[in-house]
Amino acid sequence: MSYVQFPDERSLDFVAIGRLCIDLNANEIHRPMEETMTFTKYVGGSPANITIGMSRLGLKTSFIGKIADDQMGRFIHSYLQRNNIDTSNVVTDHTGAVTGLAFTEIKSPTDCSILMYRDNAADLKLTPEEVQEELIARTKVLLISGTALAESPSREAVFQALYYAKKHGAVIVFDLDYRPYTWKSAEETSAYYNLAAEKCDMILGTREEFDMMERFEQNPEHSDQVTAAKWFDYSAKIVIIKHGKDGSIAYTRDGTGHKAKSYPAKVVKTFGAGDSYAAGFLYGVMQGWTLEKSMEFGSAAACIVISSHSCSDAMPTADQVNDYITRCERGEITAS
Ligand SMILES: Nc1ncnc2c1ncn2[C@@H]1O[C@H](COP(=O)(O)OP(=O)(O)O)[C@@H](O)[C@H]1O
Ligand SMILES: O=C(O)C[C@@H](O)[C@H](O)C(=O)COP(=O)(O)O
Repeated sequence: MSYVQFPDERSLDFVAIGRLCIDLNANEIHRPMEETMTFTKYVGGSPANITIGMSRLGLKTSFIGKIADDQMGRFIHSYLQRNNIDTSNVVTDHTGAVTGLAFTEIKSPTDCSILMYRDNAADLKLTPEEVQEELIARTKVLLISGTALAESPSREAVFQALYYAKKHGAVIVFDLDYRPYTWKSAEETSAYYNLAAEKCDMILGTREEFDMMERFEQNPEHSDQVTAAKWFDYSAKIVIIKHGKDGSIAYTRDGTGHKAKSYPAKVVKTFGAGDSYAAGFLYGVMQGWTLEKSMEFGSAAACIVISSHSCSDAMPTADQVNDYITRCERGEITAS
């Protein structure tokens, strides 16, 4: 059964709008950041990672974003192009804004954190006028990510993109991607998240991210079902609540909760799970697979990324995901 109808006859499968950044992942793992001396540079930013994932899976992708006019910005631009991602709506900032940096600390496979440098970040300077309607008119899916709502003018750029996506019938996906340090107050955060979520066909987030939107008022029990039900009064057809290594649950409008198994992984670090899960899941749904099969594919993609050092570079191809699932089924992979 298909819960979401994708428009056909579009030249692009997937467009994301938002953050293009740099991840600097600790080389010396199992130690705190204070004692980490060297880092490896990768393209990062949650929506960028998801787009790279979709491209590796063989979909036609494009990105709407803003990069700094510096070496890091040029590195990001050329990485996207090498990964077959259309960059015609990746705009260069000329105000002196800089590339956002995410330093990662890998203390243990379960204790990881991210230190973000995001003052005057170029990605938040994207303006509504810079969003190309023609590009959104050509895509089956538009993905927005919550961090781009944190500041103007990027906030208005996202709402402009949402308007175009609605106008042209693209399926809209919201990855909540909540990064507290980007926001000024709980009230502001919740207000903009809720305003955007009303317009989206699929919403993906962790339990903690939905708690932030609900501000504990509407759902004191933190019930996934209550969380999902609210959005079916608006545009949502699928709401997914992610629970780390305990897997995820997808609710559909008929009130059914779809669960899928997650796979074991030899975890190097926890971050990147959500981005690879999103890419794998959306790929599956776009192939017309069941929600369960799509979720399993997303879970296996997540395992591959959390078993690797990077997020973007480690995004798997479909063959790699299928091979991982086969190896798990044969008992060749066990949890760390
Ligand atoms: N330690 C783990 N082992 C196996 N799978 C995991 C693990 N952590 C996450 N996953 C998979 O990745 C998905 C998304 O992870 P989660 O941590 O909930 O998202 P986020 O990275 O956005 O916080 C989970 O639903 C699960 O399928
Ligand atoms: O999103 C960022 O700016 C940083 C990412 O590139 C980073 O690696 C990460 O945190 C991935 O997020 P997750 O998939 O939600 O764990």
